[in-house]
Amino acid sequence: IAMNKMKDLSLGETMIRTGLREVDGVPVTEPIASIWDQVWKFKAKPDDVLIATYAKAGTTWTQEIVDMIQQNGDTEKCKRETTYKRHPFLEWFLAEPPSARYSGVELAEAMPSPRTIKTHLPAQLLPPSFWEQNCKIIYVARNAKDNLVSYYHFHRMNKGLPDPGTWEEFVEKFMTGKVLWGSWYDHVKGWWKAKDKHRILYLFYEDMKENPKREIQKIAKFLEKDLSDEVLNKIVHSTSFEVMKENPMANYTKDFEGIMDHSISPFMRKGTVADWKNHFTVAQNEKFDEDYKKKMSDTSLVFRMEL
Ligand SMILES: Nc1ncnc2c1ncn2[C@@H]1O[C@H](COP(=O)(O)O)[C@@H](OP(=O)(O)O)[C@H]1O
Ligand SMILES: O=[N+]([O-])c1ccc(OS(=O)(=O)O)cc1
Repeated sequence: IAMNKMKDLSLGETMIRTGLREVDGVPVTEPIASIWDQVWKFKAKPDDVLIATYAKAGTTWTQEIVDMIQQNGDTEKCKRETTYKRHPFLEWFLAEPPSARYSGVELAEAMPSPRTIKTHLPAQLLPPSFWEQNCKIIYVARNAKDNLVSYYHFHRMNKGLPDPGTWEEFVEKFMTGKVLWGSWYDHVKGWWKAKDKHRILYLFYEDMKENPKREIQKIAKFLEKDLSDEVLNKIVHSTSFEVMKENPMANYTKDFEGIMDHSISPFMRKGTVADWKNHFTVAQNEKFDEDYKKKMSDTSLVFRMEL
């Protein structure tokens, strides 16, 4: 596979970008496709908590909130490790470099319970053991346009992902679902449906921005944690965009060195709602809206594109 052709581990520029391969019609990276059997057979435990999102919907933010709740607002405990190491990323696998050699499955298996696990898999590709064990699942969704903008910049700075091409090309790929983890539309709708049958707390990035305290309380209640107002306020503060951007244990500057280039676009980029207005042309926006209406006509899901 392409990733194995990387020559010099210290020089990011020499890293060859991965291509995509489909698993049951959903594009994933070549390394992920190569270990798919392992992912599918993953054995979840009843006390696992799963944070599921389409990539760039607010995963890292939610991970920090969940960890802060679990640690009763102890910021020092939350700095015990980076986001990536605190919460195994279920399906993730990079064949190289050695710093990221372990697959998410291996990291999860090595971790003592209770575990909090992260995934970007669409509901139909979630390993069946999560449903069988009735694990608590927190799903976070973000409006399509902001999610797309964030994903585009993330592809530019992250050499572990395919080359995004131009902005125009990436918009087209996003609309047709020809991107890593597949169609955003199918992802948010699939998890929305799954919520009727399973223990899923379905949240929205826009609600979290509008009133973080309210949404953090929802998560705490779902996790059956009673928090004092003082602890809650502390969590609101330490999980704000401004504080997380400066937190090396939460801003991805300590992992994926040589893979992520924050000088191209920082992981903690803007953290706002409606940045899409700075990216879409009027024509692009019209085309996107028309297509969006069709793709979202068969769901009761409603997103806010601005606050
Ligand atoms: N505490 C926080 N508050 C608001 N947005 C946050 C945040 N932490 C991260 N983000 C934003 O969430 C997106 C990353 O999502 P993920 O963690 O799923 O990869 C980025 O969006 P932008 O690129 O729009 O800035 C990032 O800036
Ligand atoms: O390629 N990575 O290193 C990588 C990919 C996705 C990712 O998850 S996300 O939530 O930031 O999209 C984190 C790291």
